Amino acid sequence: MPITDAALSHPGTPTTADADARPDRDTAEHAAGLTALGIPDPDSGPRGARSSVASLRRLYPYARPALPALLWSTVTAIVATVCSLAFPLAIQWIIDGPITDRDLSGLVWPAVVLVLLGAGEAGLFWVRRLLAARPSMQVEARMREALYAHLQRLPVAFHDHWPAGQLLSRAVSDLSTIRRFLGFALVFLVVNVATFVVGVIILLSLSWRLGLVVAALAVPLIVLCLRYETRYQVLARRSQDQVGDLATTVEESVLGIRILKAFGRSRDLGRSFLAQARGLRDTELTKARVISVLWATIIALPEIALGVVLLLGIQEVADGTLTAGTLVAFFGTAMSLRWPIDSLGWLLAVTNDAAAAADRYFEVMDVPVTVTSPERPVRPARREGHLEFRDVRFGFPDAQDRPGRPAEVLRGVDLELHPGESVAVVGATGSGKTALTALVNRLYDVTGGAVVLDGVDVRDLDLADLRSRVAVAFEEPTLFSASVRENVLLGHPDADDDEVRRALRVAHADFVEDLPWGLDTRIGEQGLSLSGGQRQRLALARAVVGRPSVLVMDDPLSALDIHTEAQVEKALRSVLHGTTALIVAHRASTVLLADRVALLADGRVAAVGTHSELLATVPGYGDLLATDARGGADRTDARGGADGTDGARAGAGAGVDGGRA
Ligand SMILES: Nc1ncnc2c1ncn2[C@@H]1O[C@H](COP(=O)(O)OP(=O)(O)OP(=O)(O)O)[C@@H](O)[C@H]1O
Repeated sequence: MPITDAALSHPGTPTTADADARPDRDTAEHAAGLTALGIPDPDSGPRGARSSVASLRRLYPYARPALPALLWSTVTAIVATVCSLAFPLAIQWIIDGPITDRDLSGLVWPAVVLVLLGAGEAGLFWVRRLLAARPSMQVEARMREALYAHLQRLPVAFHDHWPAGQLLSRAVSDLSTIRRFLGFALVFLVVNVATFVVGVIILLSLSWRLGLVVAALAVPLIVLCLRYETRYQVLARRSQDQVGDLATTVEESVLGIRILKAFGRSRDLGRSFLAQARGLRDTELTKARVISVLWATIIALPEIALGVVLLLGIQEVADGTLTAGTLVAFFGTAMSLRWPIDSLGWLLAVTNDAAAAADRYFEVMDVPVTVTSPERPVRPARREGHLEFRDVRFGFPDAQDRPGRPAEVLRGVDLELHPGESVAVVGATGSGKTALTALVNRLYDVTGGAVVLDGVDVRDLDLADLRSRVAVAFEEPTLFSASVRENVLLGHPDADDDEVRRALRVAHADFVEDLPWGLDTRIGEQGLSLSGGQRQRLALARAVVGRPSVLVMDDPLSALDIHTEAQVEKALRSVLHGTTALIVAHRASTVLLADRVALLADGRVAAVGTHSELLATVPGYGDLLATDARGGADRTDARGGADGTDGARAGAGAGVDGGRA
């Protein structure tokens, strides 16, 4: 069925209603860059209309191992239902036999049969649940694992555009919906249709004329269900997207709780949360209204049919063309068909919910993993950390063709880092320094030119090998809610405690010794139980623990106080000796860690040289650097030489500028 509301599948819209107001032109331009990478544009709505059956068919590869158990579960449920359908026939046997003949001894066998049928039905339902529960849970777990693994492999560009809440709701609530469908709705859809068919055959055999009245019910039921599916599927999709939006808001407000409190904005966010929650409630209420109309009609139809059958049946008994026992059996059987028919509305709702959930799941799973290892990775002849940027061009996927924004952040960067050399990258805010660092270990791939490590294009290297050789420390240190040791070991899982301690020493993270359980101390989510400087130092330890041949640091010391920064720098110098390092720097003190400086401007390397050379030859270079009260002089001394005047100039530059440009 076509999904008509284009905004419904938008995973990133704050509210579904907002999506409707989005200008088309902007949406199309935004989509262009993303689709180039195969990333579905979060603003573009569903990709092609799909019927529920087509959506659910895509679950087959995951559900296949569970199908035998689900099939047995269905067979068990059908046998249980046949037991229940046999009840009225046993009663017919009693009425038309022992009761009509006034033969009480003849009641024994029918009574035994009735007890056996009841016990059999109950036992079989128990077996059915056992058979269905485990495999459907396994399907859910398998799909969740696949989603998680896929999310890990997807390029960073994908994560730039998909809000965490949308991914969370897919991984949790959508997969539970699919499990409920497989373990219950699917089984009962089959069982109920089978029950209806078997029941109608029994009814026709009891009285073909009365049976036809009940069989005719199928026509309005099918028409009703088809009409209802179209509307309900749109609502199901909208509600699931709204759950995702809501999860995003909760996630952001929890992570940003300090900012919200500090600016007194909790109430504002609370209001927007309430608006989203109301939107979800309204959708759920509309869903409930649609279901209630369907359900009421579905319940009314059999009642009307039973009324007609009763009138005709009494007439036939009066005429002597039907026995009383047969009429009772007919009614008993027809009544047994009520639940299979009545439950149809609810089962269809679960089915449509599952179809929408499957669509949402595959929207993510269909995104191609564009940053991958080559089929035949090249093994570099030498592994010394010789890094080159050769005419490197790069544009963020969503920035392509956007009015007012250059498509490319980097427009032909040429830079060479000799083994063991450290180069600081300096440039104005937004000049692409972070983008440049992200290309080395392929967080993004270049859009032109090449990044070459030890003579091999990084795209031709084994990805895991590349990432084990290139370590990164970002300005924003992300730590996980795990122990200090586990956080540091992320940089090199095989490192032993001595190596972890060495890395902590280099990063001057000796505060770890004072934590209650040392290396085993668990740090809070995102390392929030630590200060900013402490988190940066742990992130730095994580970067240096594996003694990488290339170290990429994006302003990794920005949160440190002057004193600690000086100590970390001193320790870092010993690490940088022999390690190729690319260091994004905003401060003169960080620049002085490096052997050379590359000035990034207009998407290119505008100048390369020592700090002193650039200060002397490039106007405005000093203004790009902030410095501290010590000026650069102390550091230049530490580097032992010609930089003495440079530090003073860097300090002067910052003095004019008031800090970072
Ligand atoms: N994920 C992204 N998607 C689209 N555009 C981005 C993304 N990240 C950064 N940009 C844009 O790309 C440009 C370069 O960003 P980048 O972060 O590389 O600059 P930078 O030189 O490191 O800046 P700063 O010194 O402020 O850290 C900026 O205009 C920025 O707005």
